[in-house]
Amino acid sequence: MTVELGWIDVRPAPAGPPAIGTLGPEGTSSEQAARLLRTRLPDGPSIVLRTTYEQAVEDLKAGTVSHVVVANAYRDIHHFYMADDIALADVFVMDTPLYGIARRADGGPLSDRPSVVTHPSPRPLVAQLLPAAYPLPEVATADSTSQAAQAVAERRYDLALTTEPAATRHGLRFISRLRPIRMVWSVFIRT
Ligand SMILES: O=C(O)C(=O)Cc1ccccc1
Repeated sequence: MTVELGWIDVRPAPAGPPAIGTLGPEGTSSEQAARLLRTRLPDGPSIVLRTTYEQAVEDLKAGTVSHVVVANAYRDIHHFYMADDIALADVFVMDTPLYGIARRADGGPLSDRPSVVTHPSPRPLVAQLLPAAYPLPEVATADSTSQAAQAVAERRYDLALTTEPAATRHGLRFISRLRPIRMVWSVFIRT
């Protein structure tokens, strides 16, 4: 369930048909944020899911999307705030889908020292959510929470920190408790 907690418009939407870019593939928190932004824009804009936020911002600069949604917990968001050819248009607060640590539903017994993969931003949740029975692992990184789920489905890692939609999509089962991340989301437009 998407929980929308507040919205600040700091710039009017640009003229022309809107399209929203963000981090994909399907199942990311960013996709849910883009879906929420879509409800605020006219004409039922399309959502373009890219491998990185940087690629989505390149699309914005090239004019193939009109808006890009970025999680404020993204470490490299400062580049987008500092760029002089794009600008902040809106800020909203939305809880992400539920996050947890998931394994392949059809896998055999889990190793005593399972490998874990995550997007870098929610990485602190690995130590918070990993059941105490497992030692703190070395953590590999993926381009998104959905990519992390896919990497586990493809047997490249044992466990993914991922969202409920991504786990469902990739046939994973949670072994931890689940929690949302209360997040500020930034919406950028071209200037
Ligand atoms: O949108 C996602 O699902 C991501 O992988 C990026 C992310 C996740 C959690 C916090 C910040 C960014």
